[in-house]
Amino acid sequence: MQQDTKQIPAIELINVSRRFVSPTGKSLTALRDFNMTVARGEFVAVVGPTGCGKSTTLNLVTGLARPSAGEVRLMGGPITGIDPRVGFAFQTDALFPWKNVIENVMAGPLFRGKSRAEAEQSARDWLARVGLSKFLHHYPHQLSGGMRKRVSLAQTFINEPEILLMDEPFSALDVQTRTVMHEELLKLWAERKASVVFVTHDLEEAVALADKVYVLTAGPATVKSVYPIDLPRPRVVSEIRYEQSFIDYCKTIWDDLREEVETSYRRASEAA
Ligand SMILES: Nc1ncnc2c1ncn2[C@@H]1O[C@H](COP(=O)(O)OP(=O)(O)OP(=O)(O)O)[C@@H](O)[C@H]1O
Repeated sequence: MQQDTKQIPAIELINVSRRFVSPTGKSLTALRDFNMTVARGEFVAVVGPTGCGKSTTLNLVTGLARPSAGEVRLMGGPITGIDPRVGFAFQTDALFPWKNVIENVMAGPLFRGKSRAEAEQSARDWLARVGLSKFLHHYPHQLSGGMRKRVSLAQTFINEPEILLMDEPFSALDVQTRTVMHEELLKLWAERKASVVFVTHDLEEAVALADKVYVLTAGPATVKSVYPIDLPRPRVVSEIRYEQSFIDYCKTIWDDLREEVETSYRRASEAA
């Protein structure tokens, strides 16, 4: 019997290990026996001590890196290279400094073969959704950090990714702007329902945004615990943090994460 395609997970990492060889020939295991399943439309956040292997996990899903052992599957199939169904958002945005806002957002659809008129219309729509209709002809250096992030989100979402990989996308922003961006992201995600993997150092950010929080061990990273976050949606990020259930989730997960953070610090100080 054929499986309903909606039941097939968007992302699966099955017993994945990833080893690196340093220039001196020393082997380093970044991920070990790593298992993660992200359902269609699910928002997963990944937290763990610094340097444990969070970005390495995302790199495996991008297809830029291959597992040393185990298997990574996208929509039920193997990864064969950069996949057009996958979108990215990283800490540093990828805006072209010589293009204005609308040209930056049009670049993706044009690259994918859309006509100029179609790309421009779609870019206008997406920039309206992120509140930048009045800034179409500004250049990146003329925008605030938050506005650049909004352009970045429009640039990512215009390609209608089915899978969205985000590596600390808002960590460089001030606290207020971050909260606004959290709201923007959840709004866009609710409309498109992409499957998201969101890597962050900020546990509160993880709990506020995600359906599930994965806690990783101090390197080599493996999954220590998975916490389903049963907070109702739509979530108002600026208010949710005052709710008792939110505080309880943060406290429980932090108790778990803290052990790994302490292990990581201890190892770093022993190595120093
Ligand atoms: N290309 C590479 N070659 C060698 N070692 C690497 C490479 N990429 C990552 N590593 C090592 O793998 C480990 C995990 O790195 P990774 O960047 O995935 O951690 P992270 O959890 O994302 O870190 P951070 O929290 O600081 O962002 C680190 O020890 C890092 O030095």
